[in-house]
Amino acid sequence: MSNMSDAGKDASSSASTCVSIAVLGASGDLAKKKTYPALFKLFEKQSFLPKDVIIIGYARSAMTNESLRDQLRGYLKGKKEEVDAFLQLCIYVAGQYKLSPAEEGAPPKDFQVLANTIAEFEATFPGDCGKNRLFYLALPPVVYPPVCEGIKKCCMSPYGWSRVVVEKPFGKDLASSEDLNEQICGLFDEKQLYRIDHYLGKEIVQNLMVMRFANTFISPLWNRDNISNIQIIFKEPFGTEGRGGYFDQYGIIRDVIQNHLLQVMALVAMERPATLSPNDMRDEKLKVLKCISPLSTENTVLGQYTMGKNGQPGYLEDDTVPPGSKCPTFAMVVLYVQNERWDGVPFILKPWHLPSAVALAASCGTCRLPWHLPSAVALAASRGTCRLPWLLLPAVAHAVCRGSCCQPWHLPSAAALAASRGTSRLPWHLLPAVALDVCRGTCCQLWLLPSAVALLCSRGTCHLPWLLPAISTAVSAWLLMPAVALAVCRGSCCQPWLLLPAVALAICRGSCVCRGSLLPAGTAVCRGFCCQLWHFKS
Ligand SMILES: NC(=O)C1=CN([C@@H]2O[C@H](COP(=O)(O)OP(=O)(O)OC[C@H]3O[C@@H](n4cnc5c(N)ncnc54)[C@H](OP(=O)(O)O)[C@@H]3O)[C@@H](O)[C@H]2O)C=CC1
Ligand SMILES: O=C1O[C@H](COP(=O)(O)O)[C@@H](O)[C@H](O)[C@H]1O
Repeated sequence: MSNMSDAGKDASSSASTCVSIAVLGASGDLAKKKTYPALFKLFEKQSFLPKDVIIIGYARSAMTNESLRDQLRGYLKGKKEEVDAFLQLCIYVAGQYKLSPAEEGAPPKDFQVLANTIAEFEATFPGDCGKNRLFYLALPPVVYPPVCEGIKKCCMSPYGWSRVVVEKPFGKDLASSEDLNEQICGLFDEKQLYRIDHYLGKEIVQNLMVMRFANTFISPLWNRDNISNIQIIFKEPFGTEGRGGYFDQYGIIRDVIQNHLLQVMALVAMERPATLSPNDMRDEKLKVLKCISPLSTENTVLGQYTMGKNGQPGYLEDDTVPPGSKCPTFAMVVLYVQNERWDGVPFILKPWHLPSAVALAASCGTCRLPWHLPSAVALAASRGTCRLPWLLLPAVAHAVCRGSCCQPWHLPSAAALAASRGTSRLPWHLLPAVALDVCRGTCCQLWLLPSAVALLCSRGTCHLPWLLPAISTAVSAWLLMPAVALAVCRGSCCQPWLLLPAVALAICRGSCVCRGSLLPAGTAVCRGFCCQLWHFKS
């Protein structure tokens, strides 16, 4: 077992557990771009990866320990000595995932080799030490059944836990997914199985929950009345690059829509879960998925990238892609969630691989939610003439935008009537003078801000990060939580309220004004369901 010599452990170690991590599919894209770099990060942070660990790459490709390490080196970002130390833990075993038809029924010998390699590593630890084994399937799902069988037959730990991580997509369709589930669940206990969707681990995705449910001004606006459509965009500025063996069997819809983008969509669309427990979260997501009407062909666009103008290979020029493949590398689907909150709002999911120079600048994952503006305001806003701090009802907005609003407000009739009778409980009880100033765009100091903010504002030192070009003064009228507001005013908080970083950034850059992202809180005010957002001078 010459492999072991350079991956062995310090014999004097007295740790009570050791862990063997097998990365199956170690020759592939996921392994080099994500799995090994993630393990390296854990190793770098010392305490996150057990000290007594071995990482065994397993795949069919003919590689040695050294060639695996050379392949991985470029993907591990860190100090050279740390990278080298980590790579010493990494060894490689070549083997098949399934037996050939002629070998059918025989013990899976390559998995026995893997098991022996693990056992040799474990043998260097005292007998009472926990000997744990983790199998990470960085492989196309088509080989999960034989691989899981090989693991079950040959590789389970006799002295510790064994866990199996499987990747998405989990099957190709409902039938194959159910079939796969049945096969794998027949081999392992549920608690030994980890079905992974790495998008759920992304900070920006995890922030969605906080952004939606912890921001009092966002929660009431998050619905069909205020959001015209939702776009979840995934762009990658590179092509398949040798991943045809996996990708061509699945295509872009199964690769990212069915899992990553639907997870994001579910988080955007779902109701607040009863608790943050995984089961409650899952139940809420499931309710959203059940409300999605079947996707129609009219609501689907598919495409495949071709050779770029500057000679970048098209999808069909990738050697690992079968000639003439019709596999989509681009898709746009429009889904509808048929429930009270989202009825009629298109959810546009658009993933693409685009290996061109233009795409290079555009690599991103984005979730856009353009807000509704009533037409007059929108028109004025697009002309840069609208100073309205909130979304007024069209008649009011129109008058204000035209500069012809000498009455404080043109209230829609019912409201006006109620107001004239002194019975109005509308939250926009503005004194005429205030309203007039608002119309003149001079209102910044009129608002009752929590004292610290108000003070800073009056000193002209308030740099709210969401300063929007045309409506900046009015925006400062928002009632910020004092601590947050203070941080914002000091310019020390670029994510003042738990917004998604990308949203916050866009706001800070003032790049999302035209869609009026912040305006709709005013809608809520006008509609009278969120009056406590505003404090007006009495
Ligand atoms: N790439 C990524 O960033 C991510 C990928 N994933 C998931 O990981 C899995 C693997 O993806 P990825 O690494 O990109 O794909 P690859 O095409 O790079 O496949 C990984 C390895 O699997 C083996 N393999 C490829 N195709 C087949 C096949 N048809 N039959 C048997 N073995 C095959 C190859 O190893 P060898 O020939 O040496 O045995 C290959 O190196 C997929 O399920 C994907 O959805 C998940 C998250 C991110
Ligand atoms: O699951 C996948 O995700 C990656 C993109 O992941 P990201 O974290 O870099 O956004 C994608 O390249 C790959 O095709 C897909 O299988």
